[in-house]
Amino acid sequence: MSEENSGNPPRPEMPAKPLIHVAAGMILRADGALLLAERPADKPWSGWWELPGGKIEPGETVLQALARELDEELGIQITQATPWVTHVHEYPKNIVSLAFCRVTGWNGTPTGREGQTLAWVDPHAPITVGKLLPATEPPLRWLRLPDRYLITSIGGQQELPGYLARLDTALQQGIRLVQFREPAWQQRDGEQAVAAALQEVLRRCREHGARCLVNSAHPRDWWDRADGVHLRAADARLPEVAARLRRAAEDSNATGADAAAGAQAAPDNHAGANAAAAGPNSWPDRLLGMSAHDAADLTLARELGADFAVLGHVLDTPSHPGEPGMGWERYAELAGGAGLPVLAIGGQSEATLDEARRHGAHGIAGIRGLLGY
Ligand SMILES: Nc1nc2c([nH]c(=O)n2[C@H]2C[C@H](O)[C@@H](COP(=O)(O)OP(=O)(O)OP(=O)(O)O)O2)c(=O)[nH]1
Repeated sequence: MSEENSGNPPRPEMPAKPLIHVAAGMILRADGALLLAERPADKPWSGWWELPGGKIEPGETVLQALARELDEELGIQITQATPWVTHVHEYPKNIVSLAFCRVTGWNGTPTGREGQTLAWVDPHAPITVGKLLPATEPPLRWLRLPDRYLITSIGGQQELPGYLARLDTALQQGIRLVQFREPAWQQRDGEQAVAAALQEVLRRCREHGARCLVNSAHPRDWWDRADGVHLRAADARLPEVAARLRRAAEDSNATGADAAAGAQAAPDNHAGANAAAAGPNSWPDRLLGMSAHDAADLTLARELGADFAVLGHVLDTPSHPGEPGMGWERYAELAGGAGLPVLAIGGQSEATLDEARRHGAHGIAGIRGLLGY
């Protein structure tokens, strides 16, 4: 129906909101502390806390802009920084595209050169220094996501004891995110046999404070037994999956799980105008991961409110014989536009983690490489 005959008065033309490109630093000390800054009195949003950074000038790359801003604002010179997630947030008066970068090396001691107060905080604990800018909340949530994601490939009952021993070692060595994925075993021996293995894996993960997602190849009622679900790209397109996630979001809103997850309300006049662009956590008490192979998959992951995507395969891998990997350049291009944390998969191991980060990855995922063989 056109506006003319809809009975509604014609809407005045809304001027397009300006789009601002910003580079901001996740400045991380060796002990894991993160640097936050309070916006000074002479700037818009004064008194709100943010990640140090500022507008990208014409002709600058993100890392060049970040280096200039951190020198101007904090008096430090970056020696090590990698791109991370670019997040778009719509405010009432403008849209900001924030290119967040991990900064892990610098010369000098950060000082508030523009009169701003600085604070080193524990990013894994609730932020108590003050209210965060709305667009700064999603990256803080993402930062808590482990950077190594182990995917199981046990294969059968006979292999289970040996696998569990290797899993114990991996957990002792710091793996904090696991995906239970056994489609071939389930097809061969049935759900019952595999369900017992899931219990064993879950028990070990819980002992070590690690979270375990279940792959969507497994029955839907397992999602709640585990710490969330990892969607295969095809499953992510099923209407019943979207409906299930919607229900989970409604349930957890009803029980106030949003507040428990640390969501911080902005005053009415500053509320994020576009919930989708604010990176909704559609399943706040559980994690939602998704496998992605191209830009369309990544867009879907963002629309579903996934906490992260796994993109690949990047390098050649025995899991995909005869199928060459997409390579780091293509990976960086796709991950750079994803708008959520992306883990690299395919030929990944501790030895490729730095390379993955240089190409915008949040971290790495793998079957063999993360089990140490
Ligand atoms: N640096 C930074 N900016 C953020 C964050 N979150 C967020 O919404 N923003 C918004 C606030 C501003 O609208 C914009 C950054 O612009 P700014 O005014 O700080 O940029 P600038 O330092 O170049 O300032 P100026 O010289 O133009 O005054 O991005 C964040 O975590 N860090």
